[in-house]
Amino acid sequence: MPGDGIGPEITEQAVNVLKAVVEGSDLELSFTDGLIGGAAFDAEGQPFPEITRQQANEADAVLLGAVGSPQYDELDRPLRPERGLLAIRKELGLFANLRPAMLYSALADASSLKPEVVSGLDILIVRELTGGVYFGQPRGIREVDGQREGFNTMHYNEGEIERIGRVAFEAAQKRGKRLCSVDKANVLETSELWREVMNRLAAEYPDVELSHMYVDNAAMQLVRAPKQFDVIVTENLFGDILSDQASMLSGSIGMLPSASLNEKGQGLYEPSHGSAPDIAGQGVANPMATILSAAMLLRYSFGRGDLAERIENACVAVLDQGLRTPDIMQAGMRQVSTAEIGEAVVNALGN
Ligand SMILES: NC(=O)C1=CN([C@@H]2O[C@H](COP(=O)(O)OP(=O)(O)OC[C@H]3O[C@@H](n4cnc5c(N)ncnc54)[C@H](O)[C@@H]3O)[C@@H](O)[C@H]2O)C=CC1
Ligand SMILES: CC(C)CC(=O)C(=O)O
Ligand SMILES: [Mg+2]
Repeated sequence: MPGDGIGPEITEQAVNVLKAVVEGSDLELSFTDGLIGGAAFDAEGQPFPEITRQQANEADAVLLGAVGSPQYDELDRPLRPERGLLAIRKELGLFANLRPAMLYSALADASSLKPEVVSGLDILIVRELTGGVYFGQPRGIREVDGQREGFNTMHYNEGEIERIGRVAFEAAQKRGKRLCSVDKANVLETSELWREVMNRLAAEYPDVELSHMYVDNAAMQLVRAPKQFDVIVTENLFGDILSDQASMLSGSIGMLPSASLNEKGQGLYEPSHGSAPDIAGQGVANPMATILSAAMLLRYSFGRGDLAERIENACVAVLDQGLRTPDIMQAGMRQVSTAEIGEAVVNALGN
């Protein structure tokens, strides 16, 4: 589902990489194109049409570009591209959003932080994706005391917190065994409950060291000393913001992939960034985040960590060759297009 803006350019490269890596392997993938976001609104009058809903439910995995474009900003909210993205996440129950942020050594100087602060960085943000203020009812704009008032609702029940907590504890068990739960428990009741549930779960994962941090401090610590973190677990809105922030530790938002998983093993894979209308159609978008999301697709939806690693190694090789899109351009490197990065990754797969 390419979506809008740079979506078609970057998914084209990721699909080429996927096709190349499965060629000659014992995995067969069949691909179907789907409409979502503004592209779906133009064709079907809805950002998440029924046909897309069916395709999503039938697929083992969805690879998505991005949605949104200023031309849709005047539409009624339920028709806007972003609602299509929220709708597919809700439809598939994709509550667990994994956003790994790591700094590849070739990009040590591309990060906006000093190399010693970020070198070797490898953190995982586990973001709750189907609850919180993005979905809470009631919501809207109403008339109160003679003026318009916008309102949104944030709620989380214990079950929602527990299931994302388990994903995060299990991820931490497989990594550095440190989990930081980020909330705003000094102000919000949703966060108070969040912290209580995380503390309760901790007893079941004695090998994981659980800590808590308020989100404002976490935003500061992420740029002060990001390597203090191993796994971060947080709610939808905080995770959205903190993961964009963490992407800059990796050199560019164009480097940050994501996997969104449900309880049945289905997944949706997309870069963490948006549709970048400011650079759409110019062939300059970095496709690495989408290509790395395709690697996550093979790992999580098809159990093929071996093929995922081949893609990840090919991305490292391309960076080591000095090929760069403008967002990660450094002195002495060669600036190339979106398509050239995709082709270089295919060539580096070593089929
Ligand atoms: N998952 C999704 O589909 C998301 C959609 N959006 C939508 O995208 C549209 C634009 O939103 P923005 O706030 O501008 O966020 P954005 O992530 O699209 O862009 C922010 C900045 O990062 C740059 N950028 C993003 N991806 C890049 C890439 N692969 N290579 C190089 N540079 C890249 C853009 O050029 C821009 O300067 C809006 O309609 C928004 O609602 C925003 C975030 C996520
Ligand atoms: C429509 C937004 C919630 C998308 C976004 O910013 C994200 O998921 O990172
Ligand atoms: Mg976001």
